[in-house]
Formats: sequence, C-alpha cells, structure tokens
Amino acid sequence: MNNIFIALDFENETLAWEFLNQFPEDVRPAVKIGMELFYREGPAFVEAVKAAGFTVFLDLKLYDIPNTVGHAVRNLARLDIDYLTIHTAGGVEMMQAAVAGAAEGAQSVGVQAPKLLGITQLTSFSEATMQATQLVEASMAESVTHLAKLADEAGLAGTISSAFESQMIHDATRAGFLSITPGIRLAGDAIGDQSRVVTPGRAHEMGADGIVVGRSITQAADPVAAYQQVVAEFTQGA
Ligand SMILES: O=c1ccn([C@@H]2O[C@H](COP(=O)(O)O)[C@@H](O)[C@H]2O)c(=O)[nH]1
Repeated sequence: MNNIFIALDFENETLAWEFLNQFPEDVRPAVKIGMELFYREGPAFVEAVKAAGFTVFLDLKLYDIPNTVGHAVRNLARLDIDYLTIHTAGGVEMMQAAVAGAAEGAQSVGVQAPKLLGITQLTSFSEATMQATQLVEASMAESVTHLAKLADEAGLAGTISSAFESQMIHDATRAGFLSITPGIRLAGDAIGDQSRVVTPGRAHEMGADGIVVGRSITQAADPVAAYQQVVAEFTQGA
C-alpha cells in the first residue's frame, strides 16, 4: 500500500534493514525515513531503500528562511524521493521556494519531483499545549485549517496533521489536496508521546488519505502481521 507509511524510526541502517527484511519480496510497504536515521546514515541509505523498491517519504520537517529551504529541497529532490516534509510555519514564501527547489532538483537528474507535505500542528500537541507553546488563542481546528490553506496557496501537495483535522482540511483546500496523518495506534497500544491519536480504521473514516504508523508496527511482536492489520483496518474502516 503506497498510502500507509511505516515510520522507520531506528538508530541505524542495520536495524532498519533487519526490520525491512522481514517483509516478503512481493510486499514492499511505503516507508518514512525521519531525522534519526537520516542524520546517521545520510542520502546513501535513502537511495538504497529506494533502489530496493520501496516508496520513500523523507520526513525532515525543513524550517528556515526561504533561500535556505529552497536550496535544501533542490538537493534532496535529486534523491528521487516520493514525499518530503517542510514546516508550514515557515510561511508561504518559504513553501513556494521549496516547491521551486523540488522541481529544479528533480529536473536536473530526470526524476519526478517529490510531493511536498506541510507540517501543520504536530500530533504530539494537544490543543492546550499548542496554545500555551505558541501563545495563541486559536483552536487546533482553526490553526490547522489556516496552515493547510497557506500550504495549498503555496502549491504543496498536502499537509501532515492528525486525522481529527482531515475533513476540515479537505473542506478548506482544492480537490486532491492530501491529508496524511501520523498519531495512529492499533487499539490497546501505548499512546506514548502522541496526543491526537486514532486507530487506522478511524483515520480512514475521518478522511485521511494516508497514514504514518511507527511503533504500532515496528515494536509489535510480529511486525508483518501488525502491518497487515493496519492495512486491513485502514482499507476497510473501523
Ligand atoms: O505531527 C507529526 C509529524 C510527524 N510525526 C512522525 O510520525 C511518526 C509517528 O511514529 P509513532 O511511533 O507511530 O508515534 C514519527 O516518525 C514522527 O516523527 C508525528 O508523529 N507527528
């Protein structure tokens, strides 16, 4: 399934490959490579995962001035990745620089530009924590919808939020704008540091176009079975 991303939150590539090698060759889940693994193993690991046939979502959550983000995205797009995250909080100009950088970098090596996804409000934030941290009175719904509209205006492919906001994002953006949602747990699994959490089936019902699942799969006694359960629940609804 290309819209169910397993978060490869492992310390190094040996552990990541041990995990991936449990999947039969005809099952190639989409994978999300985040800061932990990228900062250790770098672009070579991304290229190896892509070469092994996996859809690659690079989750680096870029956030800087427009010139810096645009040039960073231009380099990352040369890796032939499928998705890349940037922060919507960097503003429209920063996001537009990222869109331009993605097109330039991909074109320079003859690959497809990655779909850019804007981080809205992290799924680890509750409404109260967000308001206190950012010194705002806006509700979670208002904030996420506002940031999704900015991302849409800047030309991003979609946003990252919790599934609680998926429907309002769809209502506020153009048709086809993606709502991809982490903060997913199989029933009974520990929530840990997440706040806005739903099951795969509920995420589907709430309008998520795709989900990111880490520990409910990677920490499961049988990760392949857990992945299959996630796929079944997300495909069929709760
Ligand atoms: O708002 C966000 C943005 C990104 N993430 C990332 O998704 C996974 C979730 O892992 P779990 O183990 O399923 O909690 C992780 O890589 C985060 O960096 C997010 O959780 N929330």
